[in-house]
Amino acid sequence: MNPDICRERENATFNTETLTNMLDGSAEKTRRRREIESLVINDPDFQHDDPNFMSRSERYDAAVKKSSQMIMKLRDYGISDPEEIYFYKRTARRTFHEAFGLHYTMFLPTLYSQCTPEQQKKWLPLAENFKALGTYAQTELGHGTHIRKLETTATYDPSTQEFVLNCPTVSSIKWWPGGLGKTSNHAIVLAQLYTLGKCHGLHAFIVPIRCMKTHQPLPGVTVGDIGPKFGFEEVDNGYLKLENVRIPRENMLMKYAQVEPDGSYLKPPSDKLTYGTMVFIRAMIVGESARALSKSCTIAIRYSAVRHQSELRPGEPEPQILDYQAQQYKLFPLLAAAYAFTFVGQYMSDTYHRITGHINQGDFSQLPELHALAAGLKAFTTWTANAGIEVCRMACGGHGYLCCSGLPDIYVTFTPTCTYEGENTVMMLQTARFLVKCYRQAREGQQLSGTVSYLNEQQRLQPQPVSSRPTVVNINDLASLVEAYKLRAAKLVEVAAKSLQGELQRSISQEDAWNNSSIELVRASDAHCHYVVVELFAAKLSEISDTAVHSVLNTLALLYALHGITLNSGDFLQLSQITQRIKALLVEIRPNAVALVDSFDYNDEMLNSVLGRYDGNVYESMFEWAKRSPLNRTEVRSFIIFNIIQKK
Ligand SMILES: CCCCC/C=C/C(=O)SCCNC(=O)CCNC(=O)[C@H](O)C(C)(C)COP(=O)(O)OP(=O)(O)OC[C@H]1O[C@@H](n2cnc3c(N)ncnc32)[C@H](O)[C@@H]1OP(=O)(O)O
Ligand SMILES: Cc1cc2nc3c(=O)[nH]c(=O)nc-3n(C[C@H](O)[C@H](O)[C@H](O)COP(=O)(O)OP(=O)(O)OC[C@H]3O[C@@H](n4cnc5c(N)ncnc54)[C@H](O)[C@@H]3O)c2cc1C
Repeated sequence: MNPDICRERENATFNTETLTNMLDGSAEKTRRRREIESLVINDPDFQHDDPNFMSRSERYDAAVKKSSQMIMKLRDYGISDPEEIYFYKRTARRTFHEAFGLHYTMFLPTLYSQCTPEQQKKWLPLAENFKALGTYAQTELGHGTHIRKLETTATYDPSTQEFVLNCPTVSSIKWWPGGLGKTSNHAIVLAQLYTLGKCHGLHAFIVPIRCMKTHQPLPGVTVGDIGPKFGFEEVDNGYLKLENVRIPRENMLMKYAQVEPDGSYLKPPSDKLTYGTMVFIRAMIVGESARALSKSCTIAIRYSAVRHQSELRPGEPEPQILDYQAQQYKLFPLLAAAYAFTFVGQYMSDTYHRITGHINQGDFSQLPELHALAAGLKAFTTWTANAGIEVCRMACGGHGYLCCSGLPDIYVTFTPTCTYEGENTVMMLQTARFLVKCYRQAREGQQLSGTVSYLNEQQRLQPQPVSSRPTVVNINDLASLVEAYKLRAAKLVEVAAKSLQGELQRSISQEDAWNNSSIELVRASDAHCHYVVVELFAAKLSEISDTAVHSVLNTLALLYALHGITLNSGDFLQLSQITQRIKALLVEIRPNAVALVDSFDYNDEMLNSVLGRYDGNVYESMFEWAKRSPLNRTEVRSFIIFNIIQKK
């Protein structure tokens, strides 16, 4: 064990196990999670070659093998609780992506949420037993965001009681779905529904695309892999062209909207229910932001504790790079954000399940807030985590650029979360749409509840606009900082609403007014989400009874809130003491930095980083890893070089 990292752990002011238990939910939950992780880590079937030294095809084959083994073993162990399955699978995956990822994350959830009971009876046994392997095919070459313009059609033929599916143009070819290229034999296809000559908009259909016996593409189906990407090498994101593919009427997902045998159409209670799977994944991505950032911080902070470089004072030994204030300023606000997003991820998951419970009972009243919250927090947390991972990589200097640091893989895997499941700017604009609506309702005297209840205050404080209210912040008091964030959000929502109003008064159209105000609208959403994150971090503190853990998390929460103010200082009244206070917080966090990342409890197998190893023995492992590079298998690799040298 590296002596520097041992000393860091001895000097921590709190018990890492207590904090880990809190993050897991309880000591028993930590025990069980670790037990499940060790099932994978000690299983010889899950020891594999380093994917960095494999070709794309080898990686795909290995991912398929791994996914199939996971299915068998989960059955053998009798693990059926969704949270426990998630622990098992994320440990087994490590640096591999799951070949059947979309089957679990989108195909099955869509069947659970959008099938009628009869449809569930037919499809769930097939899907849960992996006879029907599925994906979610929505995006087309021509459209990802503006799904109302998707061109794939499903036309009902009453004479045979079938839908006929077609991708009539090049731009309508389905493009991107994970697992579509080679793995899936079914796809949930989002298509424009036509019946009795009328288009009823987008609906979801279960489309068999490959033979369940031979795995050959079915007649009318052209399907394949879209080629190498920035990351996700082992995933076969695919294309799909459908030409007169016929499916039975019962293959339309009919929990909400229905087509009768004679072709008559029954409307759903809300036309946004077809988009339910996207809301679910957006809500879950918030927790993934926390995981990607906490992993990156674990690597960068552990490595910064064992890396020595430069001189602080002439003649003295080189310090740990974690002692440089600049290094702390890069990493500790990200560490604070990783904790904040962990709590926000838990909240988002709970909120999703609570509100969908109401939706299942026929109460759709909270759907707009759920959509706005999931869209905004997905965008806010992924943007921060995405930028943060890259900061962590650069904070490791040259070694951060090596694949064995683990950071390049975390980055390329995480960065598409800013794009998929709703491009981030577009998602922020969706949240803004909700906020402006709420602002107008509050001005009309309606009482708002939930995360937007702060907009009620503008009514109470009329005629003084929120923008002219002074911001007096006690920088040592989290409650006061929450108020400052609340006021900033209220102010920026007001600015956006007034910009829209101003544009409309110039008598341009609603749509142009919206486009001309989109900078203000995105800023309003960003401020709203930032407020929600600070508020939830503060709320979490009130649940913590252990004083040492409370104290260290309070320091992180203050740093998160104050650092956010310095990044957006124009929106807050300038407070000259904030930078000084931030510097003091960095000093306070410094003795606990390693213990705080230890509390995330990533074991070495899952972290898969030579720089972030628990024992801190980074240089020995880097050398061992380099020796395994395929280029090192022979002493002379290229005979071209050999010939050049010989000629000399
Ligand atoms: C590990 C996981 C791997 C994941 C792999 C990736 C998978 C994928 O990427 S799957 C494809 C994901 N695609 C998207 O996310 C597409 C993004 N686009 C959209 O979601 C929508 O088209 C839109 C939200 C950008 C706009 O929809 P549109 O129909 O044009 O709606 P309007 O802007 O006119 O709004 C109408 C109305 O509906 C509300 N609304 C929109 N979406 C939802 C929703 N999901 N749930 C509930 N409500 C929604 C919107 O707020 C408007 O409300 P009102 O203001 O009351 O009219
Ligand atoms: C790794 C990966 C996996 C994926 N997996 C799947 C999958 O399994 N299934 C599936 O169906 N799809 C999948 N997708 C597709 C993904 O959902 C889309 O790429 C995503 O929704 C964005 O759409 P787009 O590519 O059309 O971007 P575009 O909408 O073309 O975005 C391009 C730019 O235009 C801007 N823009 C667009 N509209 C507006 C607007 N209204 N206002 C302001 N700015 C705007 C955006 O902000 C962005 O800057 C995947 C994508 C990736 C990268």
